Amino acid sequence: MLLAIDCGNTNTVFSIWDGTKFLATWRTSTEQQRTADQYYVWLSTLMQLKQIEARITEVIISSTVPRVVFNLRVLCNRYFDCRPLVVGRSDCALPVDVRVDPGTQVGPDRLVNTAGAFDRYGGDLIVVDFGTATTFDVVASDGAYIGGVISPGVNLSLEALHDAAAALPNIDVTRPEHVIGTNTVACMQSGIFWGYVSLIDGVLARIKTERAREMTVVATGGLAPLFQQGETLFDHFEEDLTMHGLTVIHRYNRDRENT
Ligand SMILES: Nc1ncnc2c1ncn2[C@@H]1O[C@H](COP(=O)(O)OP(=O)(O)O)[C@@H](O)[C@H]1O
Ligand SMILES: CC(C)(COP(=O)(O)O)[C@@H](O)C(=O)NCCC(=O)O
Ligand SMILES: [K+]
Repeated sequence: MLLAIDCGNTNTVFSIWDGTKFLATWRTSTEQQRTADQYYVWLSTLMQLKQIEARITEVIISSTVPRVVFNLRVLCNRYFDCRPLVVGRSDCALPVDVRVDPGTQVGPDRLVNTAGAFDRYGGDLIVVDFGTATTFDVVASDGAYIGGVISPGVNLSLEALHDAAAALPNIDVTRPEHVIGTNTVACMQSGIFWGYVSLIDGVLARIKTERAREMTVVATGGLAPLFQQGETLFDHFEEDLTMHGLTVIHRYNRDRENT
């Protein structure tokens, strides 16, 4: 059984893949101090609660936070008796090319999204991922990652407003009916929600113009459905895109080993 781990700057997601479907998915906050033993206690408790008796024999990790990889490796060695595949490391092959400036360390989550979206839709694509940052990944017709856009994440922008301005409260993002707010919270919600809709719309249009071709837009991340509401920003929403990409990369490496 495969354990796929997607570690973002805010949350870390664990999914168990039985070769055809995900048996379970769990989320925990990303913390650099968490030890292998802590991961294991947390994970094995959840597996017991869901009555999953699967024996984990393989692990694949994507992490935008390099420091957590050490303890995740210890988790694999100590409790699953395996060496994990770590996306972005030289011993983890990618089914897609990466065509960017030499020396660029592309976020592994973006490479995983590229592999997952290309597997489901083929090229040309734009993947929008609503994480700590909102990223746009541009995928060529042959599946190569050819660059993209990094914008501040929705919640990061809200936190920045609250932190920098004494009179602005801490609020959650929601979709306001009107653009013109008639109180402080409504003004902030409008700035974030409609500002973000315009950012997404504008960046997608500019990428398509720059590439001068039709492109399929795939969105992922917890906040994507909120922005899709009543709008037609994306062609598809894929909740499990990063996890799917991890299974694609894992299968690609296993098949290479066997040939
Ligand atoms: N369904 C959701 N509704 C509201 N906020 C969400 C949802 N899913 C994630 N978030 C928030 O979006 C931000 C990014 O989270 P996440 O996608 O887990 O980021 P990362 O992959 O960078 O760790 C966080 O502030 C998180 O709390
Ligand atoms: C852009 C990111 C911070 C997004 O991370 P996330 O929001 O998923 O936590 C991450 O992909 C990253 O650290 N990238 C490295 C730079 C690059 O992709 O070019
Ligand atoms: K992410």
